[in-house]
Amino acid sequence: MPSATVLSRSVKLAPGRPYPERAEPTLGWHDHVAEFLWFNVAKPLWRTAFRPTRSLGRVVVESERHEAALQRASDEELKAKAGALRQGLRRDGFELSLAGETFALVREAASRTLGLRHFPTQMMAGWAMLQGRLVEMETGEGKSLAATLPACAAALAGAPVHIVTVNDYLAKRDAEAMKPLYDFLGLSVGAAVQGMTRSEKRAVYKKSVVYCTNKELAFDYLRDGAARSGRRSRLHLCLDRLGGLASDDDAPVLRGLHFAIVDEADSVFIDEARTPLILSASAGDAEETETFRQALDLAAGLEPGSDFEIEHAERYCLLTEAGRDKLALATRDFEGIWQSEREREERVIQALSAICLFERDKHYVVADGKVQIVDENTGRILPDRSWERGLHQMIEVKEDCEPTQRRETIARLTYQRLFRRYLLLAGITGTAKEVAREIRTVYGLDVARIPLHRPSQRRYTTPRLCPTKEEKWRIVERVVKVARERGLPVLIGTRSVHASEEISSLLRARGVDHALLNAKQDNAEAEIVAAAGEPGRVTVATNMAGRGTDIKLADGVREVGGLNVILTEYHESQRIDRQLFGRCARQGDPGSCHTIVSLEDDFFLANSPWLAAQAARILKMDRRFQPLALRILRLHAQYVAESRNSRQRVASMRSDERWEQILAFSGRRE
Ligand SMILES: Nc1ncnc2c1ncn2[C@@H]1O[C@H](COP(=O)(O)OP(=O)(O)OP(=O)(O)O)[C@@H](O)[C@H]1O
Repeated sequence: MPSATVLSRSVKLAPGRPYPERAEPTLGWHDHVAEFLWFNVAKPLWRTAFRPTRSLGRVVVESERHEAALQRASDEELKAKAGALRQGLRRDGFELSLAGETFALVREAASRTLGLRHFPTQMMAGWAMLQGRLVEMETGEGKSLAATLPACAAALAGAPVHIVTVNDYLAKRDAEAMKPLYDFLGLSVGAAVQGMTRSEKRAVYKKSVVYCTNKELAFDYLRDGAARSGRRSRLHLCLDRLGGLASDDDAPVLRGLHFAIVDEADSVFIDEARTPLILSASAGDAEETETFRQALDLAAGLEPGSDFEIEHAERYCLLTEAGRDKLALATRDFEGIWQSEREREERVIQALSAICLFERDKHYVVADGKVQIVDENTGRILPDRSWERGLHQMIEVKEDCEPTQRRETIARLTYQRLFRRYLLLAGITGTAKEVAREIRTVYGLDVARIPLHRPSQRRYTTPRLCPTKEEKWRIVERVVKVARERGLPVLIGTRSVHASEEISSLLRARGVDHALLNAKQDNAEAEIVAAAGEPGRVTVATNMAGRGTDIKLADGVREVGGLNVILTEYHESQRIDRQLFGRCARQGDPGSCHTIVSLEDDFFLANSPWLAAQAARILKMDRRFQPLALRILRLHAQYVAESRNSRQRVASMRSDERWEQILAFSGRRE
């Protein structure tokens, strides 16, 4: 339980509650009016009058007052100081002078244990997070280290801290890397990752600071909710908390939702927010599997255009009148669901989607006889995730895999609703400006932009738009060749497993030695990333080498120009493109970014087919229009994709609310 004073500065605590979390805000029209006034009137005025960056700098001034004394102190004296600060923080909360002193202590401890001294910019970021804000800090400026400042301050104050990141690799990496610092300050740290049992998880969540992924955290919270619905009494929960029922598998694993620091916050708050998290139980049977097979056969007999239409961007298929008649005729002698018009059409539409909209090595991979979904934003496999309402089983049957049982929803939750329940919420990312407004509206977080620690030396070459994919890969090869001749490492970013394999086989055919990192081969991730900064090294990767990946430059590489990053296809949002470029030119190092895309890229074809066709005509006439055509095409396609994603987020949240009403009605909530 955190000290009430600490968190109550910004949030309402319900003292004595065994599983603290915030009641959900319900937004009314007056909130939207306030929102509008804040963004359009108050915030610009406030920015001009008070220069917020300067006010964040006050914590640096505060901490510098303690610097010299702390540097002279022995390790024992510093540990004793941590003990004294615990008392102060519990009593007075995160007050500027106390926070300054705590940050100075953490900085000194980090420099002794990790050999890293927090930069002033990292202190400013830490202070903003402690005030419950979303920090925008350029890629490579050291967000992992910056997050230790608010984490240590809150943990010293007695609040359990969750540092949330986007994948298990980052959670484990950061927990291990920062462990010496937390140990020094008398704080415990752990990583809650996939594959742990509930009792292992419970042991980890007892630590002062826990690194975890958003997905693990959300499912742990959902399971806690399902377990809590059976044991709602306060006495039960108090016993759980005291460890009385700790061996019971139903006892909650979390200690409540106190303070979360969400790393790569735009990815978690925005990109991941489209997909609700669903806790489910088996529901299908063998007979049902047979209907999937029949549906695929029936779908294969339908003609695109005349019998059905495909909407690639919105990802749905629609039967035409002719298609519906054809289907009714074909299933005349069938039994069971085939006699119901609604069920028959629903099943065949699903089969059409499985055939036409979901591609192997793009949307999913088949490994160990299983269909595994690939996250388009991170390039990683999403283990344990499945598509809803039998679509997953349909794809399994299409791929000749043993179909898993269809599952039925027991509880569901969106990230929007999970994170709004934290008593104190903060975030950090390199790319927030595009989504600042939505994050403010949904999560109530203001964005604080932190200046660069050192001036950037990132160089952008003129983007290239090629008429065909073939030409695109030819140019990519040429850029790789030139970079290798100069002894520069190259990172080639692709959007799908399939594309990464395409360029990899081309490079192999030309005898270019390279490493390949994608969802199919993620075992060697750490080694591939560790070697990616060596002279002349070529790494082909999906977005797995995007967010969070820290490529360290080998000796001598900095002097010749740093890492070269090649973007070979635009992503649905500019933020993800920026994240890829953020792998080079970190911490003031040099580095170059190349954009080489083609009019045949799936991204343009799905989101802006008409404009792509016009651009192709114009380029045939005059190649000088290339930069303008590319700019318009990119803006339009990303706008279309972002608008669609935004609609999906709203729909997901609405249906989450509807679900909660249904579950609440039947006595079950997450
Ligand atoms: N205060 C510091 N002094 C020296 N090196 C630092 C400091 N802070 C961070 N670094 C180094 O900077 C590099 C980048 O750090 P990190 O990966 O945390 O950046 P990031 O901002 O999270 O990047 P991304 O946005 O790509 O996730 C790491 O190699 C880290 O060790």
